[in-house]
Amino acid sequence: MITFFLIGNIASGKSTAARYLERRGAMRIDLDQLAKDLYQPGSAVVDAIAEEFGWDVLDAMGGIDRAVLARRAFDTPEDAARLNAIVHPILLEQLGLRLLPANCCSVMVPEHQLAVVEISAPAGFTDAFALADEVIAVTAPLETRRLRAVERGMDADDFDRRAECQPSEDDLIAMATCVIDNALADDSLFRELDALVDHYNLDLPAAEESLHG
Ligand SMILES: CC(C)(COP(=O)(O)OP(=O)(O)OC[C@H]1O[C@@H](n2cnc3c(N)ncnc32)[C@H](O)[C@@H]1O)[C@@H](O)C(=O)NCCC(=O)NCCS
Ligand SMILES: Nc1ncnc2c1ncn2[C@@H]1O[C@H](COP(=O)(O)OP(=O)(O)OP(=O)(O)O)[C@@H](O)[C@H]1O
Repeated sequence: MITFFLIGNIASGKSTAARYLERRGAMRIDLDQLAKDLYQPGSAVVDAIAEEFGWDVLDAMGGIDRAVLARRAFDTPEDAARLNAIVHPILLEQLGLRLLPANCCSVMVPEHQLAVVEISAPAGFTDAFALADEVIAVTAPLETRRLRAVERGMDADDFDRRAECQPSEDDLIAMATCVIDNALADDSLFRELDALVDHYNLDLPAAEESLHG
């Protein structure tokens, strides 16, 4: 199985890229989603977050109120680092648990030829980069990303706070083995992904229509 990690700052197009490869048959892992799945009421991680950020980050059911936590955790990069220190070690372990069996146990008849992992806060996951055949940075200018985020309903201030907690585009590119420029509103993102699939001689079906949805 070939593994692509997709890294990129907020609204760069990671999910669009991952969904496209999923439509071509890839196994998709989204660390944003894995984090949400961790936030079960009464779990140790929820308790640790509440201890760190205040018990009012919990909702009525005892789970995480994501909007409240987002305001606290993306207030400054230092606050984001406090959340990352709690959540990232667990996510790193979960990522290994998902990727290693998929690699080791399906050598004879691989269920998936390709795995794609979306990583929106990559600095905490460099230890796992050895599991990837390619670390692909998806990039677009900050203004383009802000417009796209606002268009899909995100508050511009929320966007700016999160962007402040993320690496510079140069630092992101330095972590990657290849870069896809997703500035243009055309099909170039998908064509570059197709080229990578071809480079690894993966025999995947074509995707249905490639829409940025
Ligand atoms: C604070 C939380 C609850 C807010 O939830 P919300 O539904 O509003 O956002 P969601 O998780 O869907 O993330 C949306 C985007 O915010 C940005 N973002 C999320 N976490 C982080 C982070 N730790 N550092 C910087 N940016 C982040 C990313 O661009 C991400 O794609 C949530 O983001 C969270 O738990 N973050 C910590 C877990 C984490 O680091 N996830 C990313 C793993 S790579
Ligand atoms: N090339 C493109 N042209 C126009 N719109 C695009 C393009 N690529 C992505 N988008 C749109 O931009 C928005 C952000 O894209 P996407 O959700 O894929 O980014 P992301 O990196 O996964 O974001 P996040 O960091 O929030 O997880 C989406 O609404 C998506 O449809």
